[in-house]
Amino acid sequence: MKSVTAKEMYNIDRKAMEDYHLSGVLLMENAGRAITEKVLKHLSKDSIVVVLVGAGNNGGDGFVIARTLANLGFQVNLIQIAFDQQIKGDAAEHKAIYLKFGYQMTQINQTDIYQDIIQSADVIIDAMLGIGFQGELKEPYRSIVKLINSLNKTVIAVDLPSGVPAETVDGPTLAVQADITYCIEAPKPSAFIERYANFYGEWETVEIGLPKSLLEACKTDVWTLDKVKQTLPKRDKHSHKGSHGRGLVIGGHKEMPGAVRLTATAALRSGVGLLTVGSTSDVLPIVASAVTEATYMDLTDPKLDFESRIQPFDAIAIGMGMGRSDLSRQWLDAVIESDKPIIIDADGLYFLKSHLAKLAERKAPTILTPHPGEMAMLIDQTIQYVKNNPFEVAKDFAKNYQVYLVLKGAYTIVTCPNGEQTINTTGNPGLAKGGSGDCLAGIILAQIMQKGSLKSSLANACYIHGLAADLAIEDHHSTTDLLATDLINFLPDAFRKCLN
Ligand SMILES: NC(=O)C1=CN([C@@H]2O[C@H](COP(=O)(O)OP(=O)(O)OC[C@H]3O[C@@H](n4cnc5c(N)ncnc54)[C@H](O)[C@@H]3O)[C@@H](O)[C@H]2O)[C@@H](O)CC1
Ligand SMILES: Nc1ncnc2c1ncn2[C@@H]1O[C@H](COP(=O)(O)OP(=O)(O)O)[C@@H](O)[C@H]1O
Ligand SMILES: [K+]
Repeated sequence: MKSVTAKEMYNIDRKAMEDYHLSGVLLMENAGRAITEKVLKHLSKDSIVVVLVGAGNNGGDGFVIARTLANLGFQVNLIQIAFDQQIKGDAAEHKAIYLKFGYQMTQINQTDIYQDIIQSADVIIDAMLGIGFQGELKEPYRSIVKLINSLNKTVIAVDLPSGVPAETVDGPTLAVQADITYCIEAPKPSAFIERYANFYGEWETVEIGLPKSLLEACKTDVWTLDKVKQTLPKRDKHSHKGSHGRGLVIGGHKEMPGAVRLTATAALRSGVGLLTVGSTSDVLPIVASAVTEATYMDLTDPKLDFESRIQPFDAIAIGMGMGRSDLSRQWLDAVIESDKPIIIDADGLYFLKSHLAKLAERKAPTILTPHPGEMAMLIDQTIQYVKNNPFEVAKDFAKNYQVYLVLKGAYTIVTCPNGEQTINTTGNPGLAKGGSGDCLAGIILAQIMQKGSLKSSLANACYIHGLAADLAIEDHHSTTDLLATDLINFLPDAFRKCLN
C-alpha cells in the first residue's frame, strides 16, 4: 500500500484521464460506489443517512453515494453546502444525474432547517472537503463541523475528514471527527501525523480503478504484512552462524544496565548469527547473567584496542543506556570513523550532534533511530515541529546527511538517503515505555545483517517490533502492563506470522 500526497493524487488523476482515457465522471462513479459498498456495513434497513456535499469533487463523490444508497432503498437526505454555481465539472454531472433520478436535496444557503436534518441522521456521510482543502475552514463548514462533532452519530468520511489537510498546514485544526474514513486508493500523509490522525477514526482504502502502475510509482510505502512476507529473508538450509551476521552492541552504564540486555536479547531473537555486547566492567556481569548466548567485551579495560577489536563485526549498534561520559563519546567517535554499518540510538544520538557533517562521508550505511525529542535536538527545532512535519523533517535530514533515519512514534517513518519513505502501522501505546526503543535497536541490528535491501530490513524490523507488541495485547497483555521484556517474548509469534 502507498501513502499519497495531494499533489501525487492529482497527477495520478490527470494521467489516468490523459494517458488511459479513464474519464473523471467514471472515476467519481467508481469512488462513490466503492464507498457505498463499505457504508452498507454501517446501515440497517431503517437507517436515516445524511450526506453532506461540498463544492468540489469530494462533494461529487457524495452525490454518487447518495444516489446509490437511495437507489438501494435507504432514506437519504442530501445537503449541498455550496451555491449551485460552485458545483462544476464531474461533480455537476453527478449532481444532474442525482436530480434526474428524482432524489431530493436541501441547499444550505436556502434553508435554516439543515441543523434539524443533520440531527435526524443515524449515519452522517462527510463528503464536504477532500484533498483540495486548504488553509483554515471557512463558514458555513465551521459551524457544520462543530455541529457534527457535538452529536453522537456514526460519521463516515469520504477520502479525508473535512478540515484535515492531506499534508501538514500551519494553524489550528477544526475538523470532522470521523468514526471511519474511506481513503480513495491510498491514505494521505495526514493519516499518520499525530495532530490529524485521530480525526480519521479507523481508516480503510477503497479501490476506484486507477492504474496500479501510477500508484506504485509513488514513493511512500505503508508497510504491510504482505510486504514483510515478500521481503523478510528466510534462513537457508545450509546456512551457518557466520551467514547471519556478527553483531556488536555497545552501550550500558551502571545506572542503565537493562538497555543493552534488551537490545542483545532482541537481536538474538531476531536472527543474529553471533552477538557480542561491549560495555563497562560493572555492567557486563549483569548482562552476562541474563543473556547466555552472547559474548562480551569490557570497554573499560585500559589495554583494549577499541579500533582493532571492532574490526571483525558486520554491524554495530551503539548508544542504548550508554550514558554521556567522555569514554562513551570516544566509543562513538571510533564507531563513526569505522567502515561498518552502524545504528546510533539514544545517548549515541546525543553525542552525534557535533559529528553530523561526518556522516555523509561514511562509506558504510549509517542508521539513526531518534524519537521526536532526539530528532528535535538534532535539528534545533521544537518537538511539536517534528511531530507536525515528520515526513519533511525526516526526508530533509536523511538526504542532507545521507543516513537511514528511523523516526520513531506511533507511526514510525523509515527514510532512506534517497528520500524514499516507509510508514509502519503496527504497534500500540503499550510500547510507550522505557525499553521499547532498545528492543527495536536489537531487531534492526539483526535484520540489517540478513539478506535483503536495507530499506526493507528496516521496515521489517519496525513492523515486527510493533507486531510483537500487538500480538502480546491480543494474547493476555494490555497496553498498560506491557513491558519491553514481554515484547521480546512475543517476537517468536511475530516472526512465525511473518515467515509463514
Ligand atoms: N483520483 C482521485 O483522487 C479522485 C478523487 N475524487 C475526489 O475528489 C476530491 C478532490 O476534489 P477537489 O480537488 O475538488 O477538492 P475538494 O473536494 O476538497 O474541494 C475543493 C473545494 O473546497 C473548497 N475549499 C478549499 N479549502 C477550503 C476551506 N479552507 N474552507 C472552505 N472551503 C474550502 C474550495 O471551494 C474548493 O473548490 C478527493 O478528495 C476525492 O474525494 C473522486 O471524485 C474520484 C477520483
Ligand atoms: N503509542 C505508540 N504506538 C506505537 N508505538 C509506539 C508508541 N509509543 C512508542 N512506540 C514505539 O516504541 C519505541 C519507543 O522508543 P524510544 O522512545 O526510543 O524508547 P526507549 O528508548 O525508552 O526504549 C519506538 O519504536 C516507538 O515507535
Ligand atoms: K470528506
